[in-house]
Amino acid sequence: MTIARVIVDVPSRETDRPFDYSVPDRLAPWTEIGSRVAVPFAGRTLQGIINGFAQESEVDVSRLKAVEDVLDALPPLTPELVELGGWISRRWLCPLIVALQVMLPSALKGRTEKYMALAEGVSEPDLTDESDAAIWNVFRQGKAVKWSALMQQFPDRGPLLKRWLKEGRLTERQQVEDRLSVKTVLTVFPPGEAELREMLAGIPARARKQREVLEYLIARPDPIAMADLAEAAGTTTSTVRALADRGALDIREVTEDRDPYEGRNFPASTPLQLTPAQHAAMNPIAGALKNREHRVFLLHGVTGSGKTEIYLQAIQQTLSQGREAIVLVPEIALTPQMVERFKSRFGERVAVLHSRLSHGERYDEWRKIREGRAQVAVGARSAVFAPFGNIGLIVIDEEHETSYKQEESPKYHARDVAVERARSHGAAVVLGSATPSLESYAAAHGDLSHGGEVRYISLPERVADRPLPAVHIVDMREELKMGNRAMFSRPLTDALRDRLEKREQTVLLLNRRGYATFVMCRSCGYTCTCPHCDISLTYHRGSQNLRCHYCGYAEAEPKVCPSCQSPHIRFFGTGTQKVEEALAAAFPGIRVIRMDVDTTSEKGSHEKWLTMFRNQEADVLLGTQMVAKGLDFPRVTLVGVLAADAALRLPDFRASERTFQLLTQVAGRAGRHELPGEVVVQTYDPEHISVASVQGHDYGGFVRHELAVRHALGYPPYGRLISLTFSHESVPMLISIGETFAKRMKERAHSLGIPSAAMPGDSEAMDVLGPVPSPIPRLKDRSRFQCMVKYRGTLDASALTAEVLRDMSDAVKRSGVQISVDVDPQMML
Ligand SMILES: Nc1ncnc2c1ncn2[C@@H]1O[C@H](COP(=O)(O)OP(=O)(O)OP(=O)(O)O)[C@@H](O)[C@H]1O
Ligand SMILES: [Zn+2]
Ligand SMILES: [Zn+2]
Repeated sequence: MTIARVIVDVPSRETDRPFDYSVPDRLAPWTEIGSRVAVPFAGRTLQGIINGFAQESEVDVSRLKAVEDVLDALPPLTPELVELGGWISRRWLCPLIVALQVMLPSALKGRTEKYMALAEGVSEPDLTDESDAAIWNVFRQGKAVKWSALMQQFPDRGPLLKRWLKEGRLTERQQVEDRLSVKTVLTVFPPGEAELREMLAGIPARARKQREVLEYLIARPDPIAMADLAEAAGTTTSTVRALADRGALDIREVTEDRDPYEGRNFPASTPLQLTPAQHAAMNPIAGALKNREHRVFLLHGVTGSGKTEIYLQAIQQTLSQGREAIVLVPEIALTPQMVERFKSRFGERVAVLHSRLSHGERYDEWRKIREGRAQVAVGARSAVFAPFGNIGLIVIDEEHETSYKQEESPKYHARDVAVERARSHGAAVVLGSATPSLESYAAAHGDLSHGGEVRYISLPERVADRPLPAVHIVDMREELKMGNRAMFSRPLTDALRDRLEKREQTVLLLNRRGYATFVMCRSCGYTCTCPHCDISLTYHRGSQNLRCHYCGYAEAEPKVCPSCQSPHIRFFGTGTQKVEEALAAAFPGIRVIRMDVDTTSEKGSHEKWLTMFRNQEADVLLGTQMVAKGLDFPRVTLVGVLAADAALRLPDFRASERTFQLLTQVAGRAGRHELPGEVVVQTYDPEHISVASVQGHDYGGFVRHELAVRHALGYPPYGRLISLTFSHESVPMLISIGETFAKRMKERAHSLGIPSAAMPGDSEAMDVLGPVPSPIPRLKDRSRFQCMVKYRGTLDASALTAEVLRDMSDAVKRSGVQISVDVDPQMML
């Protein structure tokens, strides 16, 4: 007997192991490692993934339950991906099912549907009222009825149905169903011409419409969608059906891909002649591909240095070897412009995966990959799981981007996953960036605490000798001293006016969405905060209320200060809307496109704004982070940054790095083509290394300074972190669990002989900080404390953490404390 080991869809620590099921003979041909199955579990039918097979089970074979169904003809996961799931669950401490689920397109995250039907041979019950009779009638038709549909139709009849179930009048059955199925089209398959003519002869002249359909098919004997055929023959689908009923035509359901780019054509592009610098950069990558070696490259190229062309040519080479390629780009940079560059080079072979597609569209793109119809996957973070079987190359563009780390479980980093997958495929990885993360930079310079060998490739200049833009730093304190209280400094105002006259374009970046959009009392300093989360409430102009971005709490804008009754309470600081108004006031007639979370929530709006800007229907593109990345517009010659230092004060050791990266990226949007560019950066902190280094495009200077700081403090890339957040309504409960954790971790380290603080010569050290209140001390009425495991060396602190948590699991369960673990956290908030 074949026994399948199944990981069931219950994301908890207790069920985080395979369960054994027998495989009935009828299903045996369809079950493989990676198959999705429906299995009975704790009285329900659940979805699960086959993780392996066995000949024997620890469970008594007679008590073994059977797999109920196999949900896909082709397993959605390959054995390699199932194994990768195991690696992810160990690396980032999550249940295996969570790691496997993240690899499935959302359309396949099946849910259990309950069906009810009349039991056999039942008699009619006493039907006291009308709606009882109505429900009984539904069942009397003999078919199984979906529970959710029933509840919609008869919302208050739940108890009645339950009684009928108990009385044995109804039976219940569960089934796992996908959120949606593939799109199918009824298609007519005509027989050969001779048969069609024969049929035509047999149809009486008065059935004129049927004759017309046949005549149409004789002229064009290809399969055609039924609706299209009816329309072309000037009739309705019932005529076509009538012919099918006579046995003349074959009508079948054919799956059809929803093409998210339908109606768009991408002009074909051919490889550019590489510049000597690009050529030198390409060489080692081409060598690794040719030899099918697993190698990781860091391609450090300034903005506009032609990194994308290198990706394209490396992909070309990969495809010509019959292998596949994955390209990851940050979600925010996954603009139509970026997609177009890949589509126009590789056409139909490209599948695009990003969150702005509908579930169905994403599923269709995913199927192209799984069924071998696409060889290049371009997408955001989760595209790293593209179900290819023979990967030759994985490119990660803007590798420093924080969006490659998923903030909910599984809290994986796509960069690490890419390297792990590439290792098992013998594939090359290219990490590209103008501002590499300190982790990758250090790894490429042999200065690493984790990760393998990384080869450093540099492209220090822009293509075609185009200069990097000149950067002016403007000290806003000086502006104030000179009597300028406006949002725009004089140099920025002058530069803007100049561009308007020359009909050139400007990109304006407002650092951070909702920067200081809090409400503050100018008399006493009171700020409005969320009563559940201890977070400043954000002012929303549209609805004129204050909202909490964490829990959704909302309240009306106060007219007087709740604390001192002063009327001088008002919303403070600058949001994109305010900048837009200030622009309109300062430059009458100026055409501004504002891009922020509010203006881009609608599907396709992103594309719409960027196309308008490209077509020069606006003078200024104003926005948050999303205007900083990946855009390549020839007429942009000015970039302005308002409030460069806005994020420098966040309690996060990466704040400097993030700021430097953002400023450098946005500066790189200027002067990318014939026209030279200029950048104006407004700041209250011009000496800060993150701001000052942008002026000379001095990545090297910034990195040396920042690495020294990290080294001194033992932060990544020299040390590593695991952060644990404990949450509960009661603070003493939290502290007690947090302290137990810290104490046990320290005991473990001690017994393993690992020192708590690394002396200069020590190769290993581990310390546990906290518990202390989290940067967000309260969220949704739960208090939060955190512990930070800080360590260096090769010790497996994740495994140690997992062990300690396992030992504590009973106590944790009893206390009701929730623990969330983040290995290698990117966000310290
Ligand atoms: N070999 C080449 N010959 C001519 N033009 C090139 C060549 N390589 C790239 N370009 C052009 O140079 C410009 C910048 O290139 P690209 O966008 O690839 O740079 P990048 O390094 O990816 O930039 P960023 O990191 O800022 O997005 C593009 O307009 C591109 O078409
Ligand atoms: Zn006040
Ligand atoms: Zn809140």
